Amino acid sequence: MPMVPIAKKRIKVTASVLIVLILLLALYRSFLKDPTDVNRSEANLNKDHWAFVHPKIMDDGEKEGIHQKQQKLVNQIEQAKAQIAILEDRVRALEASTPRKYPQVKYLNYKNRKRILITGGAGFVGSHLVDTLMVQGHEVIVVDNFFTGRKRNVEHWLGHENFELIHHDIVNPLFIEVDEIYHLASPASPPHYMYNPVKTIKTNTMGTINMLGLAKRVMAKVLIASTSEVYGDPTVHPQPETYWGHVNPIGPRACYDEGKRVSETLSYAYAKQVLS
Ligand SMILES: O=C(O)[C@H]1O[C@H](OP(=O)(O)OP(=O)(O)OC[C@H]2O[C@@H](n3ccc(=O)[nH]c3=O)[C@H](O)[C@@H]2O)[C@H](O)[C@@H](O)[C@@H]1O
Repeated sequence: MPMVPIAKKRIKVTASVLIVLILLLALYRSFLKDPTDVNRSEANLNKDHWAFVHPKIMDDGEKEGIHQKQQKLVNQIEQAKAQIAILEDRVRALEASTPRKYPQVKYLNYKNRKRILITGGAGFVGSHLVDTLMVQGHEVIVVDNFFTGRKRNVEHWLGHENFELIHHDIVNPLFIEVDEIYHLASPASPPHYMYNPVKTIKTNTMGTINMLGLAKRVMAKVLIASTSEVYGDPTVHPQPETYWGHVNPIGPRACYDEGKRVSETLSYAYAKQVLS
């Protein structure tokens, strides 16, 4: 029967066309699907995140809930900050009460122990003098305006019963009781003393007068630090004490040179008047 294969063939073709049509229809429907369906299902998984990305869809209740959560977090942070501040205070108090390790100092009895003032004691020369006198067992008071000196130069003595650090500018008077004074406060290098020449002159004149006045009042021994720059541009090398120098009172370095010269002159004048 020749008709049978032809009918079978038609059925096969029709079935194939139908399958292709069904596939095409399925594909078409998947394209038409609402893309927010996916987001909605994600939103159900993580509602907060969804609300954050799409705030418009939040109702008032949800907004209120989020606001309350934020407020709670802010309160917790504030409480944590307050607790940290309390803990910091406790750490500071503990540090202050814990005995520190200091370099070994000699014990001096009342008769031999001196109260010594060092101006400029946070500087290079001054801080080494502080170490020497502390180790010898004296009471040391450092006065410094920290223009060039640094606290860290003497920090290893901070808190020691024989040591005191005073932030003070010696152009202003100072009233304390001491046995000896080492007056070193002065800018010492050209960029520092030329930075403010008038202040350099004040430190070496008014500052020295204040220290000599204090020494006179409490009958303290005093040492004044001078400099080889008092000889100016010397023509004699090395300079003996008898040499008077070759100086320029109006040159760029005069604020320091002349300041120190006045300092020396003042020392001699005080010594002559007070000790005679
Ligand atoms: O002969 C020198 O060359 C100098 O040696 C030292 O100076 P030095 O230790 O080398 O210099 P710094 O380390 O700068 O010390 C000077 C100290 O004086 C202090 N200072 C300076 C200026 C001032 O107005 N007040 C004051 O207390 C500074 O802060 C610093 O601690 C002496 O301290 C100076 O007086 C001296 O002129």
